[in-house]
Amino acid sequence: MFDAKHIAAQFPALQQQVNGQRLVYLDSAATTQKPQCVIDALSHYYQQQNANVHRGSHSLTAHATSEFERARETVTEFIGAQSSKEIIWTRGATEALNLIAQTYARNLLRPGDEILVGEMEHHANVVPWQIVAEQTGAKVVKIPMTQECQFDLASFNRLLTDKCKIVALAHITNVTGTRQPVEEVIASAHKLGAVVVVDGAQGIVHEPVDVTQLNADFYVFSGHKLYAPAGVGVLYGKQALLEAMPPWHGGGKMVEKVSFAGTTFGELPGKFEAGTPNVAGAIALMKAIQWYQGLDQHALATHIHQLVEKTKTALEQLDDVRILGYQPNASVISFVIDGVHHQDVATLLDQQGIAVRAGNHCAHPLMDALGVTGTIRASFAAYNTIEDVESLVAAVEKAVDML
Ligand SMILES: Cc1ncc(COP(=O)(O)O)c(CN[C@@H](CS)C(=O)O)c1O
Repeated sequence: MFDAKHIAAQFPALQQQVNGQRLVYLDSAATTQKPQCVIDALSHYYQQQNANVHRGSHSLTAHATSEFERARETVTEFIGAQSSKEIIWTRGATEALNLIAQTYARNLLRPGDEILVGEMEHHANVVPWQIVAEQTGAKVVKIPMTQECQFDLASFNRLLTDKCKIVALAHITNVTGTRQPVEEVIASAHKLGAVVVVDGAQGIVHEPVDVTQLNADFYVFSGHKLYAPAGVGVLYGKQALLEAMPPWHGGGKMVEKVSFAGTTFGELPGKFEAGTPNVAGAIALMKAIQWYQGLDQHALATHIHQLVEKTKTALEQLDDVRILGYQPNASVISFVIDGVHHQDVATLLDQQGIAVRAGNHCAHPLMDALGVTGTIRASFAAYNTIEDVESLVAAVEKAVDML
């Protein structure tokens, strides 16, 4: 039995009222709330440890640098990377995906090459590939989804030819929570010499990740979806790929020697970390990972899946409510109320203290495929309870009656 109420009590943001009602936070796929221990790690850093890292010659900077690199080691172990050199700090998944597109892909792609991208992808895993395709004369090819909002593996294998150099897909998608077949995609792509970029923004927080076992070439995620602050994220890349890539941004730390006659670049991971990094964010992400690893992962997953299942069963009883792309064992559920704009529903829910997301969820192609302009999405995390489900369903029922 997963004690979500005990978990929720660790989250200061969840103790507040919104519009005079208990906050029911069901938007964790957008960003999770933060446990007190993570908040404390941030404030402790700025109260006691703050210094720039890898620069300077005093005790504070030495300590801050060792904590910063300990955070990198923590991420290395958390995702099963072979070396901490394969862990690049970014602002988040979006920046990591753009970094890969503008270094690995831009350096590799030639006219006529193809980048295969899933139809359900978040814009962060579509637009960077469109930009680099425009820059290089390559082509982005859509991998269609099935009617059941699953990754269409048969179509993928048909589209996969030796023209394909890169495949980009989410581990878990953000609108329907579809767990995509990354293992099969990686095996097929590698047979043709293509690399696979896995967008782990949702996956990292809903199942154990072992990038070595997965054999992913790149895996990206954001700290803020993993109970850590916004502004810190991770790009994992196989060391051989990262070594061969040109740098992303120029500046301090990423160089070996700068002269106007020419500049040589630093080693991994610094080559991709120009400028002063988000030291506090990295240290807080370390704390978030340590906190998260303290949870019973099986019990947590079972708990979240039960909450989503109960939500589905209850919403299905309501007139005009249509659930879209439901996936067993997902952490999110998306639905519409026929004849009512999704934003109006979210506003009514908000007036009852219930925080969900409405709109296209940065997934226009998926909305087009579903034939809607947007959905209402409820997304669940470790702190959500059955009472949250009951509050959501009662509020949706009220919205159906009112609108
Ligand atoms: C699958 C997937 N891929 C990339 C991103 C971007 O993450 P950033 O931390 O913003 O860089 C997200 C973020 N999805 C949020 C905000 S749009 C959502 O409400 O669904 C995502 O879900």
